[in-house]
Amino acid sequence: MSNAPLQLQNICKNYGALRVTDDVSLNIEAGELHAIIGPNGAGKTTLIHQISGHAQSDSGRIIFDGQDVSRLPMAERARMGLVRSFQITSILPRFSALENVAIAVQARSGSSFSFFGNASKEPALNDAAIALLSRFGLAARAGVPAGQMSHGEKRQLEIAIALAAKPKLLLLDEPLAGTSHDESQRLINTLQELRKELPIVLIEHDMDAVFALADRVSVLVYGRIIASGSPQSIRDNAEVRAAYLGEEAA
Ligand SMILES: Nc1ncnc2c1ncn2[C@@H]1O[C@H](COP(=O)(O)OP(=O)(O)OP(=O)(O)O)[C@@H](O)[C@H]1O
Repeated sequence: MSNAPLQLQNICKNYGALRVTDDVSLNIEAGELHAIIGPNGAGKTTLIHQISGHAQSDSGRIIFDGQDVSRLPMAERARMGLVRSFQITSILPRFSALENVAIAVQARSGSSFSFFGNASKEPALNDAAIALLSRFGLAARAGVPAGQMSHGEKRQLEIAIALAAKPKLLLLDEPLAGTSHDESQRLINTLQELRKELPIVLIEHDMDAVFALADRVSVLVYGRIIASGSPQSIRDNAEVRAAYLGEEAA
C-alpha cells in the first residue's frame, strides 16, 4: 500500500453528458511538486475542485493523509491540511494585505475574536500575519488595501493566505496567470522555497515554469492522464508532444 500523502484512485466527474475527468489515478508523493498540464478544457481545474472538495467526484476515491476524504466537504479537507490557494476573487479588496492574512490565520486558529474586521489588531494574529507577509516580500505593503495591490502582489498574497491555513499539501491553480515577467519570476522563486516544505500540486500553462519547478509532470487530455513522469520524459514523449506541447510550440 502506498504512503503517498495524496492518492487519487479512479476518480471521475461528469457535468451532464460531459465526462470531464475520466478515471484519474495519481499519487502525489511526499516532498514533490507535481505539475498537471494539458490543453484548455482538459479538466485540470475540475480535478483541483474534486481534490479540494469544491466539487464532489461521481466515482473513485481520494485518500489524503491516510484517510478517505472523498465525501468530506471542502472545509473539512482544509482543516486536515488539504488546502487550495484562494483565488484573487476571494481576496477582500477593501481590507489591507495584513487584514486579509490575519483573517486567514484567525480562521485556522479558531480565535474567539468575534469581529473579523479587527483580526489584524489581535497581537498573536498580527504577528503571524506579518511573518507570512514578510516571507512573501509584502511586509512593506501590509497596510495597503488588497484591491490596490498589483496583480503579482495579489498572487503572492493568495499564497500567503493559503499558507496561513497551515497546509500539509497545497493545490495551486495557475498561480502565474496574468503576471508580468518579473512578477512570475518572483512567484517562481517563492514556489522554489515552498516546495522544500510541503508537497504541491500545480496547474500551470507556463511551460518554462512547469519544467523549472516540477519533480513530476502529469498530462491531462480530455480528462484522462495520458502520461506521467519526470519533466524530461514528458518533453520527450511523442504522444504528449502531439496532444499538447506541439500545439503550444506551434
Ligand atoms: N460547473 C461546470 N458545469 C458544466 N461544465 C463545466 C463546469 N466546469 C467545467 N466545465 C466544463 O468541463 C470542461 C473542463 O473544464 P476545466 O475548467 O476543468 O478545464 P481546464 O483544463 O482547467 O481548462 P483551462 O486550461 O482552460 O483552465 C470544459 O469543457 C468546461 O466547459
